[in-house]
Amino acid sequence: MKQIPSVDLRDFLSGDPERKQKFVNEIGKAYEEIGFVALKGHFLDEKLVEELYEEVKQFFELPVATKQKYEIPGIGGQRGYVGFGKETAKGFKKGDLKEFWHFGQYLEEGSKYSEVYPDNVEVAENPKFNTVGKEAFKMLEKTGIYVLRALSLHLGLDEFYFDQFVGEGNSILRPIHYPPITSEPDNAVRAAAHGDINLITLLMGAQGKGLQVMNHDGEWIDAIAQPDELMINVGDMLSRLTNNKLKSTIHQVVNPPREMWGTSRYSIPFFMHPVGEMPLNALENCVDENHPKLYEDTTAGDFLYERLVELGLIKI
Ligand SMILES: O=C(O)CCC(=O)C(=O)O
Ligand SMILES: [Fe+2]
Repeated sequence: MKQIPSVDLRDFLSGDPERKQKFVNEIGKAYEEIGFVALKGHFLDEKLVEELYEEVKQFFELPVATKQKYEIPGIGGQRGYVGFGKETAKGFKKGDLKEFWHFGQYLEEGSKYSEVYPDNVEVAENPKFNTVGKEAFKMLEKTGIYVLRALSLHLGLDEFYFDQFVGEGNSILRPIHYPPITSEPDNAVRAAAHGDINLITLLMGAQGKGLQVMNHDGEWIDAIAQPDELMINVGDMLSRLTNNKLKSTIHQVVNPPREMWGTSRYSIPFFMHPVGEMPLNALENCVDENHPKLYEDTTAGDFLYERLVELGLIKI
């Protein structure tokens, strides 16, 4: 496969059983083969995306000292600001050439997870950043819930299987800034090759070139979504749950050619996580003689902790 398949969520939502099944088949096939799709017809409208990019740019243009006020110790970078070079992809020594922000789950009052998740951090200098971030979080989460419903059907589960785990899930929206490159990067890249930790990742289009996905033949292919599309990929949690039936595909963000070093890159992935108690034990119908169990049983919470240590975001 040399290209990422494109699917349309409106097929799933159409109320027409044939169109719905077509969507389930298309996304199921894409996730068994390459682990990525470009999705149209989602809930994030163009104006909101534009506003979010604008706010995100303004935030990263704030003085470093201001941004550092929002770097919260002791929470593994799960909310607020994480400074340049602090995250290192699993298995790499050099930190990625990026800084980022995390918006986390918006809980209803009285939710038991308010004791568990760190509070969201508000940027005082830029109130609209907070509200637009929240709105985008909600729309991406809504889109992700439908994608997971389609995957449930593909996996032979109840359509609403994932709803119980993701409704108050530990999801994060991560605006990333890759600053201009000022000197020879010395082996470091904007984002070194990695699989995402979570269930699925929804990545806004319009981020330009740079993202590459490894196909079955070990070739890097460019992943470019149209402005109205979201790139949605399988993360390691979903791959574990399905005993690698659905593929969490390795991807990276390469440095631009030298003549483009002077430009920043921005991108805004939404990492959809379940609640920490969700078991990631392989589903029964994904294990048989020809597909022996590949991973140890674990929970989403334990798996996340392990990975945040590997990324250097939790120091032990
Ligand atoms: O910047 C991008 O396009 C993708 C970033 C990414 O893969 C990640 O943050 O996990
Ligand atoms: Fe990623």
